[in-house]
Amino acid sequence: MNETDTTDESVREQLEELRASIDNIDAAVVHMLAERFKCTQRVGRLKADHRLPPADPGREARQIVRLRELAEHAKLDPAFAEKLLNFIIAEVIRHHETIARS
Ligand SMILES: O=C(O)C(=O)C[C@]1(C(=O)O)C=C[C@@H](O)C=C1
Repeated sequence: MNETDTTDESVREQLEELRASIDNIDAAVVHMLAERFKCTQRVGRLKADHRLPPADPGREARQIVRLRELAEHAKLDPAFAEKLLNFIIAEVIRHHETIARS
């Protein structure tokens, strides 16, 4: 085995190890999102039952401020954190609207 093969093997091992961690993290993200959507489905039911609007822009503004701060401390791009939250909330509002129509 020459030096190139040894390096290739080491790189392959490191890549596999990192990918195993990425797979674990992705699984955690999916489980956490599933739990979040379980909560928001209940919020959607509550809002529909009490004729409350699906969206609450004031609450969203507070969440964005909080999440951007958390992201900064965690060395995650705050703009990315905000985009991700907005993406999730847009889906939640869509669910709320479906519940309200049902
Ligand atoms: O907290 C609420 O009122 C929700 O409906 C949940 C949620 C969210 O997903 O965090 C979604 C929509 C609202 O505009 C604000 C927040």
